Amino acid sequence: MTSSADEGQFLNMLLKLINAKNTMEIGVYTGYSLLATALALPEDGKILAMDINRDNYELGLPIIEKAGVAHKIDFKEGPALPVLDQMIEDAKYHGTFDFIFVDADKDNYINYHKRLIDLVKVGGVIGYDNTLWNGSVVAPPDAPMRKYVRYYRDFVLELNKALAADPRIEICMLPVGDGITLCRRLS
Ligand SMILES: C[S@@+](CC[C@H](N)C(=O)[O-])C[C@H]1O[C@@H](n2cnc3c(N)ncnc32)[C@H](O)[C@@H]1O
Repeated sequence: MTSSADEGQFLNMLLKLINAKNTMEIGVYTGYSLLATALALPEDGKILAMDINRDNYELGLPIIEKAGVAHKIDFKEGPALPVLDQMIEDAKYHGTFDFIFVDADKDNYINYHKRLIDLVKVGGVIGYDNTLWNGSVVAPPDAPMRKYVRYYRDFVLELNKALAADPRIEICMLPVGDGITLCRRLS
């Protein structure tokens, strides 16, 4: 479930290039992309990290601690959507995130986008992971696919179409890892 090494390296470089300081990650698992993010942020950088499973986060936590970057992480256990809903209700969070990485339940990406677009700052970036979804997004519908790939394929296709048509962002879809779509907020 972890992101690939090239994606970790890419995220790390991207965050440095955009001078990211205040970030969010939805979908932590054992913390590979979280570590890549934490290493890229300045000493006073912050990551709001959310996952429904704390055990997996704690499995990787000793490595994050060894790297000396655990103090940048605020981990919240539970589904991300209610947390986003709370933040949306409080204007102080609007337009405050430099970077948001989404790597969780694909069937909720559209719901995340509806909220994240207000939380990311103008000029900030949202990265949606797995937008190539094992290459299935360009495969004919009747091509053989694993069951879970077929199940989420329509959600990823719907997201890709919605992002391409969203006038509030400009996008760049990179074939890094399983595909990552970067969305830069325009207005
Ligand atoms: C692909 S893994 C994340 C991998 C991680 N970003 C990395 O690079 O190592 C997806 C994670 O999303 C989490 N997840 C699934 N549904 C979620 C939800 N509704 N809210 C928050 N996290 C969720 C899962 O528990 C799982 O750990």
